[in-house]
Amino acid sequence: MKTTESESGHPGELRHPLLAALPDARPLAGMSSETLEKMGGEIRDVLCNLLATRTAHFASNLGVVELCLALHAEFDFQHDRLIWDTGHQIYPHKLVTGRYSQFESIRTRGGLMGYPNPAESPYDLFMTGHAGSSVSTAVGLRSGDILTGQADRRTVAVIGDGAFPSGIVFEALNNAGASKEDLTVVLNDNKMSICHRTGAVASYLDRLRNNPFYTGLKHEVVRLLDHVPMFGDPAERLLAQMKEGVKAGLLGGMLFEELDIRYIGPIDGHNIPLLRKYMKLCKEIEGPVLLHVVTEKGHGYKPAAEDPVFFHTPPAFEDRGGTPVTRGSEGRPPYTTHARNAIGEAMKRDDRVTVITAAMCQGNKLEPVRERFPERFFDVGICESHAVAFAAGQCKTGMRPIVDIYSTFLQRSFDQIFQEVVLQDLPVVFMMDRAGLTGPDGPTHHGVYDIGYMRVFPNLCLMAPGYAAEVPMMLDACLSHDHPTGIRYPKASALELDHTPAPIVMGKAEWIREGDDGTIVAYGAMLEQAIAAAEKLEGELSVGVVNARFVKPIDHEMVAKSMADGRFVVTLEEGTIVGGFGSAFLESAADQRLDTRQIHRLALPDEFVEHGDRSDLLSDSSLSAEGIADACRNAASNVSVG
Ligand SMILES: Cc1ncc(C[n+]2csc(CCOP(=O)(O)OP(=O)(O)O)c2C)c(N)n1
Ligand SMILES: CC(=O)[C@@H](O)[C@H](O)COP(=O)(O)O
Ligand SMILES: [Mg+2]
Repeated sequence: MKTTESESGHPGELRHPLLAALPDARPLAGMSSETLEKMGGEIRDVLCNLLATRTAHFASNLGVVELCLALHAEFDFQHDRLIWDTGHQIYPHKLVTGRYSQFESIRTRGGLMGYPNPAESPYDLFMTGHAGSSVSTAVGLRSGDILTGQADRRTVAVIGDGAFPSGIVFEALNNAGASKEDLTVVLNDNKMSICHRTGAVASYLDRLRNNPFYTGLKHEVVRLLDHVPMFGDPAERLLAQMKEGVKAGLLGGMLFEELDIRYIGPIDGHNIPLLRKYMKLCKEIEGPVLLHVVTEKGHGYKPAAEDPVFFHTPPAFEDRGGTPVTRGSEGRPPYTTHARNAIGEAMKRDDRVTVITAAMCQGNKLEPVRERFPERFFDVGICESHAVAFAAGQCKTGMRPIVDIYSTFLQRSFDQIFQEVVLQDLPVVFMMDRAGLTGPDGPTHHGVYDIGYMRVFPNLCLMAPGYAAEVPMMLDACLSHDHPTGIRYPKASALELDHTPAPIVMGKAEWIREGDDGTIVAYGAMLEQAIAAAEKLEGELSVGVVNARFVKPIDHEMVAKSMADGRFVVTLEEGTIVGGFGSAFLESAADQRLDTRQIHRLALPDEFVEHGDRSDLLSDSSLSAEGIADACRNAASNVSVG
């Protein structure tokens, strides 16, 4: 992608002169709408160029170009406070806040993050990637600014309609309305989450979009009502109430007005002068205000506007005369595909089985399941806590719900996993997709804590497939197990092992190969790297490989057997070293009074892993065949010395 150079090799300032000349966002305040609109065209050109080179968030960013320009024209966010909810739509913001020249590095290791990053710019206040928390942090910022004598700093949160139904948002609105402190919440309503939005809030927003205000009829209708003659009799009170009721209905936004949050809108989110006009109004209004803007996801690139689901994070594509042409995806299917197929087969065999996603139907690849079993497919929106408690309720009636939520997003449901599922010992199945390093999304999305945060719970049986064939076998075992269960798997293609799988027995590992000098015990998809490392060591060290399969309960016999005769053990997992599989292995060895000095844990470090290509990030932590082989060599030399 050539932001800093045009295709003909000219410097970026020829291709994007306005962006290239911006030191930061301050000059926008003095720009005319025409100039801002030209800058919007440059931003869209940069976005389209980016997508020729790599997967990135596309439609969401196209949809907020004008909104971003109007915000930075009306507020000085070097002084004022701005939080973009979720943060996947941050690219225009980054382009106008001094990062145009670095932009081609976005989502690559060592380059710009694809989400807000305070380390990059004072314009980015929080590193985010999980939806829904912007209004809360904005309310907190406002509160702190008042307490620290900085009340002149205005606070703005921009939140999408998909993020808006998250429970935490209503916790924040509850607080904001009561506090009566100044705050602007911009609701960016593009009718889309990643997939089409779901839920009653979505229907409410649809009604608001049809509000006369948006169609320009409101003033006339309200004016007419004000001319309705009033009489001095009891009927007057009724009529007055009716009149207010009708106005309130037309005014819309009663959900917010009743919380003492002024509602303005809906307005056209692609009309810069209109946006600036109403942002000025928001600045004048005392107390919290919600500005409802209507945008089009994918605006400005027709294929994306027509298919915002595909273009949410499309694969790299080349635009050939307005037609996007993607490079075919070849190779082994990912674990997610095997999981989706296993879910579909289970639902076909057993009417009790349901599947619940939290607005990630596309990411979980569940579209075929949604079409085939519409009555047993549930997309509850970005409401993970609700998803788990909802599953518990279903389970209580005898259904067998599968909660299909990314490892990192499932963190939001921790208390419901505890109280509504494991404490009740209900047989809910958690399928934790994206468990491990997710690559370009970075630390907000890496699913590296689920081994630790899940295995602390009693009753829960936790497992991870080491190769494709195990996925359906594990799901079937879970659905036959009358207690809570969890299966984790990464955003990676699944190993297709030429091997007859041992039957799944809860708590039992599977030996892949024996070794006289040591054993690599791999939990989950790291099995592939373990086998490659053992093969690499042939002729040098005789190393066995165990497919651990379970972290809870861990196979205590396997622990003892793998350490027998003083052999070294290297444990392997795609998760943090703190409290993970290696810790469970150590605990088992210690409980069996074995010599834990024989054990070497390979895992991700106790630090946040940045964004980048997954295989590069794994190698950085020695979670590659070469790194594992080196760990075995070191372990062997330690054991022989020991
Ligand atoms: C807690 C959480 N759950 C799920 C996601 C995955 N996710 C990222 S963006 C998105 C849709 C957001 O929709 P919206 O807020 O309307 O933004 P838009 O893409 O439409 O601009 C989802 C579900 C997430 N980032 N955080
Ligand atoms: C912003 C967000 O959270 C999602 O768009 C996420 O990036 C999707 O991840 P996958 O591409 O791995 O489904
Ligand atoms: Mg949306």
